[in-house]
Amino acid sequence: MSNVGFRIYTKIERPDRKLVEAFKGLPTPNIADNMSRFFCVDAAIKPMNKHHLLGTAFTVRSSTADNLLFHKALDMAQPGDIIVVDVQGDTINSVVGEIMMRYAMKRGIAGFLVDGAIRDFGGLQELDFPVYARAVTPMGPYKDGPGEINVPVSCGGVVVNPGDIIVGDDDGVVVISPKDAPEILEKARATFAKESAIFKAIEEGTWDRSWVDKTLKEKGCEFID
Ligand SMILES: O=C([O-])CC(=O)C(=O)O
Ligand SMILES: [Mg+2]
Repeated sequence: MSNVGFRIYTKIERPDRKLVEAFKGLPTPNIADNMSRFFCVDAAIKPMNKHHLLGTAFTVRSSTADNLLFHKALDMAQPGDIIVVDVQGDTINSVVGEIMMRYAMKRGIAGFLVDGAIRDFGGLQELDFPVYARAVTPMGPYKDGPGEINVPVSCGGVVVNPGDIIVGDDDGVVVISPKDAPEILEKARATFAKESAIFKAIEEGTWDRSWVDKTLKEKGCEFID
């Protein structure tokens, strides 16, 4: 017998901390461009304060309007984990607020990524703790379940597995599978360096723009006077 929809998996595999930390400061677009432009969560999920997100996913699937399992996750997640909460995008009730944020901070949890709503937005602005979510509402949650912990969840249209690397900044959130992470890291660093060189070339007036007309010609674009 298994209580489908009301289960907690206690063990997850986390990638090496050094690999996770290596993504620090790399812009999410530079990462996403090296994952064929997939694995970006829905643009409606936004940073709720100025802090960037970096850590490993500790996942929660929750019934809408309920945070019993999210509360349980607060006590189970390890320092460096990001609690990723799937409430199916529901924004009628918030599932987290300042009390939970402060407790998570105290436990060394690295942030929250919520496919749903939060509350206590003003209090969050004072906290050094990243929270990304879809909406803000004062309407609070119930605490009855059901829900599941450490199962694959859906967050802003992206499947997030426990242990995935989560990177969030002003542009949004990308989800990286640990097995692909070393290669993506290397490529994202190269993209960052290439874009820095473009910025420099723009300043110096030497940026080669010939590719635009070349591409238009290849595609058969017609110019009409
Ligand atoms: O009531 C709740 O569980 C959510 C909340 O507002 C808080 O954590 O401050
Ligand atoms: Mg509150």
